[in-house]
Amino acid sequence: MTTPNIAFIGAGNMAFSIIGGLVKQGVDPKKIWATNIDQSSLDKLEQEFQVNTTQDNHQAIAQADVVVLSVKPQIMKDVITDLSESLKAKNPLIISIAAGIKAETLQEWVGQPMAIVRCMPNTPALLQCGASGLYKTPEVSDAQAEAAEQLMNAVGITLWVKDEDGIDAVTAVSGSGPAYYFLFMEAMQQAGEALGLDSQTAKQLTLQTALGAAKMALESSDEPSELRRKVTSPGGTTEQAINTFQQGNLESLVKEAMKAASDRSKELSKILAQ
Ligand SMILES: NC(=O)C1=CN([C@@H]2O[C@H](COP(=O)(O)OP(=O)(O)OC[C@H]3O[C@@H](n4cnc5c(N)ncnc54)[C@H](OP(=O)(O)O)[C@@H]3O)[C@@H](O)[C@H]2O)C=CC1
Ligand SMILES: O=C(O)[C@@H]1CCC=N1
Repeated sequence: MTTPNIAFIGAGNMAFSIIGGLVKQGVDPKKIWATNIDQSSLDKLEQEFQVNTTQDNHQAIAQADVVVLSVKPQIMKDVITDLSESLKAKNPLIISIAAGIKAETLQEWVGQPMAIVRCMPNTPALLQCGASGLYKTPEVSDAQAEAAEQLMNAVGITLWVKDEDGIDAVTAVSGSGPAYYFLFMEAMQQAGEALGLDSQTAKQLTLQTALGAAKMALESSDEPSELRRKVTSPGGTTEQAINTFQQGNLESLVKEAMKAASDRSKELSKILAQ
């Protein structure tokens, strides 16, 4: 792809994953600027990925065609208010990866309508295995939308949502999703140990099983429910485990958990808009 100059404002965990994914994908690191208030985070980024770094957000924006806002939602207002003049002067495409901040709110903080793409990525972007949901404001041109899509496609799959509310759902599914699978892996490893396996054996078997199951679900023409059926011999061992999960209402617990994530995204939108 023709890479625009990209500035990541607040290069922490998520930006690190996207930057790492982009560089591993062959994007010229000199096209990337990363900022942070913490110099040691910037040193790490520079060492690992040879990107440009600065503690000065204004300096990074002055170079940028695309500005990725990647600070925590709770400090976004202060950061944008401080950057308002630089953003208006440069008028870049803004990609906000913050959970729960509406595009309209971001525009209010900048002080004028801007081309904004809201993106909800996830940390597997580091391995080019990310999954991102995108939403664009009417100010975003076709070329800018394509640039945002290409950028995130370099680190995984991207899907557009038509309504901004869709981003709350994406946050609950794929933004927060890696943590659900990690929790399940932790639980399986602990259960394997409780059944007598040593820690390393329980871990390796758990992780390889997660990888194998994900690859099968992605590559097979069968639905996950059918793949599950094929593992579950009538009267066998899997059936006992699945029955136990269902008696514990796993499905409704998952629904409840993901609704809580989506509700929190909506709640943040209201709290942070003030
Ligand atoms: N982590 C994830 O899996 C995902 C996160 N997101 C979103 O990504 C955003 C970032 O999350 P995450 O990476 O986890 O958070 P982090 O706290 O790891 O990253 C934010 C970074 O910004 C730095 N920072 C704080 N103030 C400023 C400032 N004024 N200028 C420049 N940098 C600053 C922070 O430094 P310090 O720590 O010293 O304050 C921190 O290193 C959030 O809005 C979140 O909603 C979206 C999808 C997934
Ligand atoms: O937990 C959070 O708020 C962020 C957004 C999605 C993943 N991490």
